[in-house]
Amino acid sequence: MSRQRKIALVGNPNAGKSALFNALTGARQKIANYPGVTVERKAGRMVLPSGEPVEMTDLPGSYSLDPTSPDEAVTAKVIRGEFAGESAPDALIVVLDASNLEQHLVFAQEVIALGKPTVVALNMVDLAERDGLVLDPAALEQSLGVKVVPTVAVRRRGLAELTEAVASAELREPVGRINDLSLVERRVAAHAMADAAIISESRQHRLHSQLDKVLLHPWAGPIILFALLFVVFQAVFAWATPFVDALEDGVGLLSQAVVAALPEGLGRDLITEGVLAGVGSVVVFLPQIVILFFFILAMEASGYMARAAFLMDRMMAGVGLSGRSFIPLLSSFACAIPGIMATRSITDPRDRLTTILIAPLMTCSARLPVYAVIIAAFIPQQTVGWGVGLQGLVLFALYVAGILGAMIVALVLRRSLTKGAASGFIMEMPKYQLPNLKDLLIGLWQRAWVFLRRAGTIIFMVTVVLWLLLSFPRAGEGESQVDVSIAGRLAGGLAVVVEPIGFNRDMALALIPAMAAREVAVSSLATTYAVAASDEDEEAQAMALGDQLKARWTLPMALAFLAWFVFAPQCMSTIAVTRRETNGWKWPIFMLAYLFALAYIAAGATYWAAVAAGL
Ligand SMILES: Nc1nc2c(ncn2[C@@H]2O[C@H](COP(=O)(O)OP(=O)(O)OP(=O)(O)O)[C@@H](O)[C@H]2O)c(=O)[nH]1
Ligand SMILES: [Mg+2]
Repeated sequence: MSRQRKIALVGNPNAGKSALFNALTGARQKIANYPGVTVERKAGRMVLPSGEPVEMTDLPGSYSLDPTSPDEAVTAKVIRGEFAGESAPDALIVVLDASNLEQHLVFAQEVIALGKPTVVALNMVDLAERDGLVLDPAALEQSLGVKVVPTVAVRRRGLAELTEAVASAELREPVGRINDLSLVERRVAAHAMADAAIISESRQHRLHSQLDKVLLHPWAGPIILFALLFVVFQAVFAWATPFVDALEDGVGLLSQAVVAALPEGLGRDLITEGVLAGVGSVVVFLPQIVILFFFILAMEASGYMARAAFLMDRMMAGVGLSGRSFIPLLSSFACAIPGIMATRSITDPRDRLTTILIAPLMTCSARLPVYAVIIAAFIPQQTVGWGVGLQGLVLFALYVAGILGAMIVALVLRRSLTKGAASGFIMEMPKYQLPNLKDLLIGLWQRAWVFLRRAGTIIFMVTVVLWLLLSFPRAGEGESQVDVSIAGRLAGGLAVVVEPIGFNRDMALALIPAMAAREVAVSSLATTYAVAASDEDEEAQAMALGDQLKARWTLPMALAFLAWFVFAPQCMSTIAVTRRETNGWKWPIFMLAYLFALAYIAAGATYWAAVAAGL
C-alpha cells in the first residue's frame, strides 16, 4: 500500500481555513508544534469520496511565500516540501474570503503558480451575499486555471463538492518561476480577476469600494487623514471652550459658597485650595476629553480607523516598524498602559520592544489638561487665516511633536539597540458603517467616567497630600506660606536642576506629584497658587488658574513646560507596566532615562529659542 496522501489548507489569515479544517476532519485532529518553532501544527484525518483516507493539514495564515514571520516561514516551507521531517503536501486547498477577494487573490496566485494539484475554496460567500456581492466561481476558475468551489465553512455548505474536487485535482505545469511575477503584477492581476468575477454588486457595496479608492489612495489618503486629525484638534478647543468656561465658573461659585458657609480655618482651606482649586482644575477639562474621544470612537466605529492604520503602514515601515505597531500606538493616545499591553500582538520581539519604548511618546489623554490649561492661558484666542484657530494649531503641533519624536526614536533604536528587519503587514478592512449613536454614547460615557474616577481617586489623593505639604509648617508673619512649607523647600532643591531650562520653583514643584498622573501637574499648580494667593490680597485669591499662570510665568517658560510634557515619562504606571511586559528593570530604566533626557533637552531648547526670539 502506498503512503497516505496529504492535503494542506493555505490562505490569508482569517480566510476560514481552521473553520474548513474542523468541518472536514471533525474530531479526528492532532495538535502539536512544528519542531524548533512555536508554531502550531494541526493535522487531521479525512476520507475522500473514493474511500481513500488522507491527512489534512491546517497551515498558519500567510500573505506570501516570501515569509516575514515565523508562521509564514512554516507555511512557505511546508508547501514547498522544504520542512525537515515533513513530506510535501500532495494537494492544496487555497481558501479565499469572498468579500476580500482582491486581497486574497494576491497570495492565491503565488500558491497556484507552484503547479501542485490545487482547488480553491471560495469561502464566506454567505457574508459576501449579505453585503450585496454575488460572485461567479466559473469566471474565477477561468482566470486562475483551477477548480473553484463556493463554500460556507461554518454552515458546512459546499464541503462535498470541495472534497470531490480535491480528489480529482491534477498536477499542472508550474507557471514559470514565482519570482517572475512581481507583487505589483500580482496585485494588478488580482484586481482584474476580482472585478471579472463579480456578477452583481449592490449600490452600497460599490459605494464602499469607491470610498476606499479615495480614502486609501496613495497620496490623497494621507492628506485626508491629516486634514481630519487637524479638524479634530481644532474642534477640541473651539467646541469645548464654552463648556470649560461654564465648568470653571461653576467651580468658582462652589468655592465662594464654601467660603461663605464655613468658618475660616485649615478645613476650609483644604476644601477650597486642595479639593476645589486642585481637583476642580482638572475636572473642568472633561469637555475636551469627551470631544477628543468622540472623534476617536467615531473613526473606529465607522471602519475608518483600520484604513488609517493601512495608510500609516508605509510610514511606519520607513522607520523600521510594521503596521502591527499602529493599533498599540493608537491606543496609547488614550493611555500608554493599554497601548503597551496591546503590543503582545506583535510577533517580532524587537518590533515589539521598539513599540513599547516609544508608546509613551504618543500624547495620552492625561496630557490634554496640561496642554489645555497652558495653551488657554498663553496662546491668544485668534485665528491665523482661513478660520484656523491658533490654540488648536498649537495643540495639533504638540501631538505631532510627540509622533515625530516617536518616529525618530524608533529609527534610531531600530539601527542600534533593537536592530533587525521590519516585518510586512497587510490588514483586513472592516466594513464601512454609520456609527451607532447608542454605542458611541456608551463609549463616551465610559471614557468620561475613567477620567472622573481618576480625578476622584489618584488626583484627589495626590493633590490633598501636596496641599498638606504646602500648608505645613505654617508660615509666620510676613513669610510666604509656599516658601516655608515642606513642599516648597523640596521643590527649591529640584529647582536648581530645572533652572537652566527656564523652570521656576512652582513648575519644579508640579513635576514631582505629576509622576503619579500627569493631570496632577495642573492640580498641583492650582493648589500651589491657591495657597500662595491666600497670603496675598483678595484679588489674587479670586484669580482663575489661567490668570495666575499669566501673572507668574513668562511665555518662554510656558512653552518650555509644554515641550517638557511632550516627552517626559511622567507616569509611574507606564514604567511599571513596561517592567512587567519586558520582564525586568533594564528597559523601563532605559525608557525613563531617555525620555527625561529628551524632555530636558526639548524644554531647554524651547525656552532659550523663545527667549532669543524675544517672546
Ligand atoms: N459567516 C461565515 N463565517 C466564517 C466562514 N468561515 C469562517 N468563518 C469565520 O471566520 C472567522 C475566521 O475563521 P478561521 O477559520 O479562524 O480563519 P483562519 O483562516 O483559520 O485564520 P488564521 O488561523 O488566523 O489564519 C471565524 O470566526 C469563523 O467562524 C464562512 O464561510 N462564513
Ligand atoms: Mg486558523
